[in-house]
Amino acid sequence: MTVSLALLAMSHSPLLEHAELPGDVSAELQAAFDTARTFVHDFDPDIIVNFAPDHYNGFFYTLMPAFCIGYAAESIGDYGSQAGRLDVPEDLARSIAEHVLGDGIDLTVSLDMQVDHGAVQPMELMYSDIGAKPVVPVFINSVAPPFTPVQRIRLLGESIGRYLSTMDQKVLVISSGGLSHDPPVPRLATANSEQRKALMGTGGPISAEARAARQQRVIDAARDFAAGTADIQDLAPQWDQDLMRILASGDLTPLDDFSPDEMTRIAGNSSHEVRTWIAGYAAMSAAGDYEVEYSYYRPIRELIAGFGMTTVVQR
Ligand SMILES: O=C(O)CCC(=O)/C=C/C=C(\O)C(=O)O
Ligand SMILES: [Fe+2]
Repeated sequence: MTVSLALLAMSHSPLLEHAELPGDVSAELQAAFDTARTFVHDFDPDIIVNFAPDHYNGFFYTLMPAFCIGYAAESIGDYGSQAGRLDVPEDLARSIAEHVLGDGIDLTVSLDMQVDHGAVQPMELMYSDIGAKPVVPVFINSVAPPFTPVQRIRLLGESIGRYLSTMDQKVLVISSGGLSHDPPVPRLATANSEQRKALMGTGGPISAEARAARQQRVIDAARDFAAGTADIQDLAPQWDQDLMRILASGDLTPLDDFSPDEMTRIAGNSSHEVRTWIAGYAAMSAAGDYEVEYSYYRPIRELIAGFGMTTVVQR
């Protein structure tokens, strides 16, 4: 059987539609999106497997799994992202879950996963519609410590990749997140009592006003970060590019030594979103040799992001 797997790994940013980028940077970024779009449409997948984090919109500290597969999912529509149900093939999601658990990886499942911009932004950029293709959503905790060791993410990705290799369909893996960045997402370690409730998901449904205020805080932080006055951690372009080199090398085992504390220290509290890239590349590695066909990187302060994008094919 011919394995037909491809990967699009890309940063996301809630600020894409809310920040003004210098003209040349904006043009370069749009060209990168165009390249990715051409790649995705030329590949024309039957199914998408989407590795993504969540930003306390679907997963909370009442019960925070390291990773979770959705048998059904709904986008909540934050930051102007498209709201609504994803077209999740339940039988396939269940079958992947059973395979991964059989491999000894303690994947959790959700029969009604709530996802945010972090999950749907690549789909929207590629297809202008989150329902355009059947998608199996895989949440990877990337903002809520404590984090499972990076090695577990590699093993999760490899297990899913082994399953996908047995399918007689074209599968596009999407990894959404990263790279170095430290946007103002509330943290348990520094939360006041109200924020603590929000992180636990016990504060009741969030009002439109509270949602707008929460988003405005991030938009203001990005403006200040670009102006050099924000009190958030700087981007780490060297770390980002070293990571992208390891991912492209085909040998992901050096990543097993990455410690979450070191990642936070060097690359910021949201740098753990690179777990989605690690899972995606690991899935590719399980299906055989791969090569990075296209690679883009630029630290973009207006987006509070070491912004990266790669397209990856089987060799
Ligand atoms: O204010 C909150 O609770 C959430 C803030 C938020 O959603 C920030 C998201 C940032 C990213 O997704 C990112 O830069 O990767
Ligand atoms: Fe994010």
